[in-house]
Amino acid sequence: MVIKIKEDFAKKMKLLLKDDFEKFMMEYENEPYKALRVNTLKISVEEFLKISPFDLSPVPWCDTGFYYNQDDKPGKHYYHDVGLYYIQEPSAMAVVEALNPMPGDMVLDLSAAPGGKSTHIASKLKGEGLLVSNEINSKRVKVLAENIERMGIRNVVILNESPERLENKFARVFDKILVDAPCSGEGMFRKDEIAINEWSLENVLSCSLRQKKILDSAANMLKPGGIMVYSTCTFSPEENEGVIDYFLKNHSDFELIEIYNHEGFDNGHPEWVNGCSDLKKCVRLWPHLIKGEGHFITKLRKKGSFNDGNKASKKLNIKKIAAKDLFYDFSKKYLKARLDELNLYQIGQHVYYVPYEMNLSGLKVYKPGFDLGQFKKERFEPSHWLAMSLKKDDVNMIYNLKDKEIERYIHGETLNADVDDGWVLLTVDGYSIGWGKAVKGVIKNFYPKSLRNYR
Ligand SMILES: C[S@@+](CC[C@H](N)C(=O)[O-])C[C@H]1O[C@@H](n2cnc3c(N)ncnc32)[C@H](O)[C@@H]1O
Repeated sequence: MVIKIKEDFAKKMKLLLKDDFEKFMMEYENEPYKALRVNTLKISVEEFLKISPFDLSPVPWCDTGFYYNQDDKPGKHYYHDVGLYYIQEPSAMAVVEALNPMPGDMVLDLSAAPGGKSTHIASKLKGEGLLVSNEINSKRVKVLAENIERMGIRNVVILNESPERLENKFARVFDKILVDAPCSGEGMFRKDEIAINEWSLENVLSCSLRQKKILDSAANMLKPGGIMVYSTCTFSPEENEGVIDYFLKNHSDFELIEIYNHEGFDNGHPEWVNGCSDLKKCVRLWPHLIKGEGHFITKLRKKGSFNDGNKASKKLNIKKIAAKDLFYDFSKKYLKARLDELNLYQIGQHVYYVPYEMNLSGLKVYKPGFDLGQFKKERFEPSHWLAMSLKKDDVNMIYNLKDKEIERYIHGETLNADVDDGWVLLTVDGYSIGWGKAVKGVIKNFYPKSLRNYR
């Protein structure tokens, strides 16, 4: 692997790293480490390790994270399609470990696409509480939604907004906020050639201005006593300690708190920005010190105590579902899981589940909740998202695809099988991959066209 580093960047790193600079530069000759994170919403780590076709070794700072070999291609395996894991850069896994969301928390992921950290947050929420997953970029929000769907996450709202507009709507609403900020990406040079080409000193400074603005907005949305994590995948002090130093000077109601320091993690460097000594509580991950790319993580606490009066009300005024009998008919006939007891409402032809009432009016909403399906021609058609969130014991009819049938299904072909007429959940080794609808032994394919692939 040959990586051409820009001269200005190398000069800057030499000044910062001094004796460690050579070791840092030598790392560019090695391949980046590759890892996956088990989706514990679908399978326990123990079960996954029993069926994993890959040779895995643990990522020390994340108990659901595992390195795989360079030759393995887990992105092409069916277990990826069924959402048993998310392929994620190992250092990135340390971010949500630092945030430590707990079941029941209201969590905002402010810059979420493609969804590595949102899906990690959701697995820690275990279906309880709410994840508001926001992405400003309208193309990237689609990819985010696909990943949330594949991982079968139910307690989520997906927004396509700017931090400033969210700030006006959600003052002091969230228990935990993640700001995984857009940055100059210096820590990803081994993985992302575009980051190398786009790098410049000017861009570093413009990123740092944007990061300060984003953090200012995020601060207002956190409850007193709440936790906010700020992270980047870049090395420049201007985007890291410099941003946090600015933030603390302008938000005296926040304090830095320690992050568990795994072997090989470095602390923050206040001396690089002439900042307060507390900045040592930040954490830096360097590719020459750990098995992962470059990252910076800060954990902040808003002083004061929780005021649950601000918590969004769990009781929903369930909007009347005009065609609700159709959904309930579907549910009674095909589902063992009692989804009809959830907080359901209808927008247009779609039926959604939303665990907490939130006022989303005036916002660009990509998905107002978990989309269960839609009414089409006087019938309820279940969504792929619903299929991905169901376990085999949640439904009355499953058909486990065998060998070539898996490939045929994800290519969009119809299948022949001896099953009763009606909706059938198709599975791979017992894990749902999508819907089929059987009529007289022929299963019509409902795998989304956008996901069909021909590997
Ligand atoms: C580092 S990436 C997020 C990665 C994501 N958290 C994950 O783990 O998959 C930063 C994101 O910030 C978004 N972004 C760009 N400008 C932004 C802004 N002004 N405010 C908020 N987010 C922004 C980018 O579109 C990008 O998706």
